Amino acid sequence: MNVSIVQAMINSIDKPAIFINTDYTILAVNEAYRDTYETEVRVGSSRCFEVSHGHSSPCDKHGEECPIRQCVKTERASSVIHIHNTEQGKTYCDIIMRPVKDADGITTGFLEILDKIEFATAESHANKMIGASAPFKTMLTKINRAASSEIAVLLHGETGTGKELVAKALHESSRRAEKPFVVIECTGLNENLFESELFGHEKGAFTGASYAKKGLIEIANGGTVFFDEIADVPLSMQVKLLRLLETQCYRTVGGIKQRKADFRLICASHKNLLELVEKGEFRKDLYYRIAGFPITLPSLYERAEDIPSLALHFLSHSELRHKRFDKKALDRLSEYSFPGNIRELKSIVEQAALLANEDVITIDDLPEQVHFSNHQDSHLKQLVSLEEAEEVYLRRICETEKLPIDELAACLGVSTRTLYRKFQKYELKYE
Ligand SMILES: Nc1ncnc2c1ncn2[C@@H]1O[C@H](COP(=O)(O)OP(=O)(O)OP(=O)(O)O)[C@@H](O)[C@H]1O
Repeated sequence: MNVSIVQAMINSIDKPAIFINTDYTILAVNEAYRDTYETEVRVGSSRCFEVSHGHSSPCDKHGEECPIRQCVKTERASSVIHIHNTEQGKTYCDIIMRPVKDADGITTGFLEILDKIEFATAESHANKMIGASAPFKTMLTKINRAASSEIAVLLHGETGTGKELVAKALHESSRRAEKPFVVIECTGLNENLFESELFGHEKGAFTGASYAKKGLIEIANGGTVFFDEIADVPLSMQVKLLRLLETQCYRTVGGIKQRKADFRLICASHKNLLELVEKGEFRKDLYYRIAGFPITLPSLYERAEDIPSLALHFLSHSELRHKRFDKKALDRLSEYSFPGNIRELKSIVEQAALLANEDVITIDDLPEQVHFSNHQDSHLKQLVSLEEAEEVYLRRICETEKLPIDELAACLGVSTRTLYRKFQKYELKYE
């Protein structure tokens, strides 16, 4: 193998890159790679895991997946998310590893290219996404790949899972980062308001339009538009939105001139849009236009392993950052199901820190819902009267459900009046 040609190839890659032989030894390295790590790279003797992790043996001996092993197994390129020791501390890296073969088809080495992920971290850091669990890493890979493209991204996840944070991360890692990031909250916008908010209006366009107003699409020019709760866009407006997305053109309310729109589209929904399409409540054509690259955000329950680090992160960024959790309190938090996801965890941490009389936050300082949830689960594991079970069930509904009361009553198979009576009986409040 001609090493100087390999080195020239590596130099031409604009991301950190190395060429390694089958024994993990680095045979060629570019400047971007050298600049990434504190550890000096000695061509011909440094091994990749020594530089990136400070390990003395391959990553799979330390509980991480080794992309080289995967390449050898499949004879194809592989990718993995690793945490590397870089100049900026522990940093997430999206690694692509490609086997390089000689004329006889024998693998002689591997090309490794990395992408540093600036918007996430496994350690506490303001304004970054925190996590280290497998579902979190899977989501990171998708966000990182989508960020470098112009594809329309659809974020799906329960309330409080971080959809807006992910949308911002996508924008800030894209080529549009220097331009505006505009959020359009679709819930509660009626048809007229939606159109004038989105497209702007001319002076005198309707009663009360005493001055011309720029629309959000114009304000976002060159940047990203984030449609939050896209499922709530009225059906009649969906067709106008589709036209805007297809033609990239629009008119202000009361205006005649066609205007050109230039924005990257990100949408989010906690509802399952495909189900709404089935029911005829969301246009199929609009769905396929906005769901170019769907990303599902895991609930906190699915990534319970991240609860302690998130709790410590929120505590260290709160007013009471000098306080600390005792182990039992952290364990109890990890057992709780968090229907409100990360937003609920943040609020629970802040409440517990305030409630703690001492500098150590104990189990007794955790708010009621955390105790109740555990008590409730153990309660239902024993034999209890149907009346008691009903009370426990209705209490949980009051904490987690958001359906209008008549829809809820229909789901439970009782009349709205009966449901009200039951809430009264158990002194429950449904809001
Ligand atoms: N991975 C994370 N690391 C740290 N903080 C996070 C993470 N994900 C979300 N948060 C925080 O959790 C809170 C809720 O996040 P966000 O508002 O983005 O959720 P959402 O899914 O958009 O909620 P909703 O559907 O109710 O609008 C915010 O304070 C956000 O900063």
